[in-house]
Amino acid sequence: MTLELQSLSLSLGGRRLFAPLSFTVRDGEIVTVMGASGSGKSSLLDFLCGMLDRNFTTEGRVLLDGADLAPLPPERRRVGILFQDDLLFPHLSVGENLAFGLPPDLRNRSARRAEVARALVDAGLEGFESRDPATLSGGQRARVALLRTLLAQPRALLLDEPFAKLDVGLRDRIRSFVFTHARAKGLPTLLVTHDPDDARAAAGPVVALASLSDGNPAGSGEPGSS
Ligand SMILES: Nc1ncnc2c1ncn2[C@@H]1O[C@H](COP(=O)(O)OP(=O)(O)OP(=O)(O)O)[C@@H](O)[C@H]1O
Repeated sequence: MTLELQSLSLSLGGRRLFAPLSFTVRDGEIVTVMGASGSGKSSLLDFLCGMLDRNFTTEGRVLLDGADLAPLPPERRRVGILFQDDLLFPHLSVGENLAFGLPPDLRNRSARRAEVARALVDAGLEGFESRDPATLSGGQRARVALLRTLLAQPRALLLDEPFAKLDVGLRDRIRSFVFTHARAKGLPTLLVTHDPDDARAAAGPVVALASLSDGNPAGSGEPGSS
């Protein structure tokens, strides 16, 4: 799977956020997107997964595995996203939260249970099915949130500062957990972060978004080296 941005620009309310972006994210590759606050990083990810809810227009194209993404409704894009405040449903158990991520075509109950159990073992959370999310640590919650995203079998992964609120020690562990899974599944991954350590760990190209609203039109839109 590859994610390809071709001269993509995004305007909100008629105002263009950043200079046109052209780059390709290959399977298992993590491209880091950095830029000033307000330069449009989150809006870019929201657009890619079909969740941008503001009045926007775009130019250029986004191809996922060679096919134009724009005409697809969010549920058919199969682009997974993970946020800084990834909330688990508080009224559901950990297992039910994870089952929520499973593709609807996996109807068989025991197959669903087995998938959830396998994912939990994989994350070092064996037997956590019936736990209340409120009883989990921040790191455990972060892992469950990633598992839920991955169980939906995304074709690409978008990470919107998912480590920003974690304590430093935990951040390294969760980051490596997320990156290892993204690479193992061969997902093209876009990481939005302000943290240079994240970019270093991603070990891929870095794209700098320059905010046009700051009167700085110099966004290269091309990946540089990390
Ligand atoms: N809810 C909103 N309604 C209208 N405009 C918004 C809204 N949220 C953001 N914007 C506008 O969209 C622009 C891009 O915001 P976005 O959140 O994508 O930037 P960002 O680069 O992710 O910023 P940050 O690093 O602070 O998270 C902002 O400059 C702001 O003007």
